[in-house]
Order: sequence, then structure tokens, then C-alpha cells
Amino acid sequence: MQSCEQIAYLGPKASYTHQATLSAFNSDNYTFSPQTTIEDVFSQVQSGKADFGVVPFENSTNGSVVFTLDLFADQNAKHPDIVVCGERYVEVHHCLLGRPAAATQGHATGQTKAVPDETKSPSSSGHATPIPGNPTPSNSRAAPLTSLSHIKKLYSHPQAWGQCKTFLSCYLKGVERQDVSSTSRAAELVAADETNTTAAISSGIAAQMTGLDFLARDIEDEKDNATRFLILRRRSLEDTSPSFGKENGQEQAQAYKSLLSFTVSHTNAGALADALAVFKTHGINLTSINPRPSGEAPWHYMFFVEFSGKRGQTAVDDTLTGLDKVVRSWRWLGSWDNALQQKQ
Ligand SMILES: O=C(O)C(=O)C[C@]1(C(=O)O)C=C[C@@H](O)C=C1
Repeated sequence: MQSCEQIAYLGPKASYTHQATLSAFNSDNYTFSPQTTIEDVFSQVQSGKADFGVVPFENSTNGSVVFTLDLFADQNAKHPDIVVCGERYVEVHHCLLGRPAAATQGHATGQTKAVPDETKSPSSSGHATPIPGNPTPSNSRAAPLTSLSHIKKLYSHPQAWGQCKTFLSCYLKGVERQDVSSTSRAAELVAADETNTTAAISSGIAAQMTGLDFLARDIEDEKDNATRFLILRRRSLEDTSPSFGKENGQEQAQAYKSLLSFTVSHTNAGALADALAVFKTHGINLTSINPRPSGEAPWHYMFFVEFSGKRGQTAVDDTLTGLDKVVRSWRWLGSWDNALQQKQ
């Protein structure tokens, strides 16, 4: 075993991105390199310090990870050679990790000390607070395993708040929230806090890693909550060859996905419709579309589209040629195996 390729991922260990990395790469054959931010992962791959990178891209409950999209948008041309070469789906079951109210209870690793009579914070009933977007929220799926009345501050990755809205509004309404770079970093910060008044939304694996207690489990709003991660690599010379991907060009479109970004004129009526019509003309199925600020001027957008198929397939190559005629600029961001579709 001579390969010592480096894999950069959003760390520290026990982040969901770490779990995605473990599912894609055998840790016996690769060196894993945890990074503090998603941007650090892009930079490591761009500079060649890492051979591959793993970043979160989309959550089934909370939608796109805009930090990642903005790094693909690359307004400052820092990551011009990054392309996607794979994807992984990871089930995301969030836990509330911290220390129980009574310090005398101690805190053995991963052990939960349930205090059934005190499970509700003073202001909570177990019913979610109505909000304009959800005027009739249901009860939280999960209840705390112990009193949360001592928790004064919460730490997590910004994506996690939106996945646990109901639990948070039932049991931790009004408690200060601090965004941190990942859910496992949140657990590290709470483990280092000697006041025992903070808690992290993090994974069960992070509880084992930090020795924190479970204050609640499975606090995500949707039980089938999952996040899709992308595997990044650096563009190679081969990618620019006209025969790129041709050897297997006849395989089923659904077995692959591709990502590209484009900008259109802001003054021409129908410019976006014209761009999308090219996909229709060539029978290409779009699987997602996301606008992000282009950085050129306020209220100007860059569009990201994902679609079935890969470069090298005639319909995809013809689409790229057609798109080139109607958009202002475009960038191919990779083609990879669709993780949800078996090849035939
Ligand atoms: O914070 C982590 O553990 C991550 O891997 C990041 C991330 C994300 O950005 O979506 C991954 C999965 C969850 O959706 C929440 C956070």
C-alpha cells in the first residue's frame, strides 16, 4: 500500500463531513486532513496540498449549503480548478450534547442520566411555537432526556439550526445561539466550557469523542433528514480534451450527474428561459437549480444547475455547445456517478 493521498474535509473529527469522508475513502489508504472551514477544503484542493476534498452541499430539510455554492461561484477567482467527482449521502440525526443540570451527577462518557420530572424548561410545553411560515406546528418529535433550564447558550453549525427548528422552539426558545464552523467544533467548545451552561447540536459520534452527555437525541424535524456531500478534485489536463468522458458516452444519463454555473444578461427579457430551453431541446433532465449573487453588481445572479448525464455523452456535450451561444458565461463544475442510481 503505497498511496498516501490526502483528503481534506470539514472537521474536526466526528463532523458529518467526516462521516461522509469515511464512507467515500478507506482510512487505511488515505491520509485524512481535517480543515476548519469549507473554504479551507477548497483551498487545499486548489493548491494541490490535498488530492480530494469533501464538503456539504445540500440538506433534505434545510436546502442548499450556500457557503459551498458561493465557493463554486468563486467571485475572487481563488478556486478556478475545482471540479466535483463524486457525491455521498449521510443520514443526519442531531443530538443535543452538554452536561446535565446537577453537576453532582457527573458525566460518564456517552451516558444519559434521565431526570423524567424535569424534562421541560420553564417556558416549554412540548408544543412548537407558531411562526408565520408554519402557523400550526406539530409537537417536537423528540423530548429532552433531562432538564434544559440551565442551558444559556447553544453552539452549532448554521445549517443545523434550520434542521431542528421545532425542538428548539419547544424547549430552548430564546436561548442565545452561536454559529461555529461545524457541529463537531460545537461539541469541542461545549466540552471545554466549565460553566456547564452551554450545549451543542452535534452528532452522537461527537458525544463519544468529547465525553459529553446526551441531553436529547434525534432532535431533527424530519426523521429522514439527510445531507448530500460532494467530493472535489482539481481539474486536470484530461478534462479539457475533446474526447473527455467519451469512452463510456452511451451509458444511461440517470447514472450520472453534472453541475455547471452560468450567468445571463440582466436586461434581455427571457435570457434565463433561453438558457433553460437548451437543456429541454437536448432532453436533459435538470435535478436542481440555485441562484446566488454573482458579485458583479447588486441583484445580479449566477445560476447553478445540476442535471442527469455527464460530459462525453452527446446530449450533454451538445447542451454545453448550445448554452455557450445564449449565456454570458458558463463553467462546467464536474460530472460524477449518481449515488442514488445503480448503473445498468
Ligand atoms: O457541521 C458538520 O458536522 C458538517 O459536516 C456540516 C453540515 C452542513 O454544512 O450541512 C453537515 C451536515 C449537517 O447538515 C449539518 C452541518
